[in-house]
Amino acid sequence: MSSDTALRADALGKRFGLRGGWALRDCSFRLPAGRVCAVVGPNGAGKSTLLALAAGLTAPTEGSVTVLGTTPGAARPRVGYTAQDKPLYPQLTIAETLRMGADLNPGRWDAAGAEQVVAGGDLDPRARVRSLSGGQRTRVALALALGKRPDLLLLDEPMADLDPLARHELMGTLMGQAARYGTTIVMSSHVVAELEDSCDHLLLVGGGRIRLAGEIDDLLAAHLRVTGAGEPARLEAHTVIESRVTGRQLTALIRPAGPLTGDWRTATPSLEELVLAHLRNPGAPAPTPDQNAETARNAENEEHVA
Ligand SMILES: Nc1ncnc2c1ncn2[C@@H]1O[C@H](COP(=O)(O)OP(=O)(O)OP(=O)(O)O)[C@@H](O)[C@H]1O
Repeated sequence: MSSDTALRADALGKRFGLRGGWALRDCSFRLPAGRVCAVVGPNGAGKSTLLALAAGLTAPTEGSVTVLGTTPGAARPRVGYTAQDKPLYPQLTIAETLRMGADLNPGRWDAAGAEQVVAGGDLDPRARVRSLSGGQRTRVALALALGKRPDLLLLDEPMADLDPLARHELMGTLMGQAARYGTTIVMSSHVVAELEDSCDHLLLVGGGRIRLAGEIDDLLAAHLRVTGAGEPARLEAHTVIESRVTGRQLTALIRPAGPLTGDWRTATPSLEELVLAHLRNPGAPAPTPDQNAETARNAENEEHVA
């Protein structure tokens, strides 16, 4: 794998226990280095499983995952991981927790960066972790992960229990880290609208499968929201992800396979519209990466012609 790939899955699958169902199955994707990638999907879709596989905390049942060009175990010193439940040692103080981060990451530890994350929450470094609120613990966990100055940061719902101001501030810190050091960030979240401005890559997981994967701009350019009094049959030449008729008005999210015929108003969907439409319609076929790139190229050419 070339070094410009941060994360790659090949027919990756995970089953918990011999008789358990598949938490993740037949997942293949490539995440280029330097991207900020959103992992979205419903509860139980397999997002945490995917992140745990990438972090090397659990082994694949089938297929493989390659992290920074090597195995998850070998990549671990260059990977920061924050689990969904943000495990920390409750008896340690914040200062002791950060010192532990420094001891575990000799030569890499960014003490000033980690302390800045803690200071942003007005936390007393002498406070014990067990005395902190859920959101305050998240802040300390993020300080640990960021202080490692990783090449790849895997964050499982990092913003879930943060207040809106803390979310805004810490998202800014994450984006700053990505811009300054080229860190690849992979973060799962349920708040899709919040990801649109920060993320440039999407992995949509549903029912243990990858439903959509690619650059967000390409995925959005490959889809259209169409509205009009047209007949649903006129959209048959295209891939219809979702359609709804209200009175005489038809609204649909489609992946066009060529020019539209008929009188339609069209718009590029938002990321949230795209994700919701795919989640509501799990049978909708996923585009191939080639299709995404092709549609984005066509859109670019049209812009140039215009
Ligand atoms: N340790 C485990 N043992 C058995 N089953 C598990 C285990 N971890 C996850 N699963 C199962 O694997 C599936 C995927 O779970 P996972 O936690 O990856 O989903 P998720 O997308 O992160 O969900 P959420 O949004 O609720 O956090 C679920 O059906 C879950 O019950």
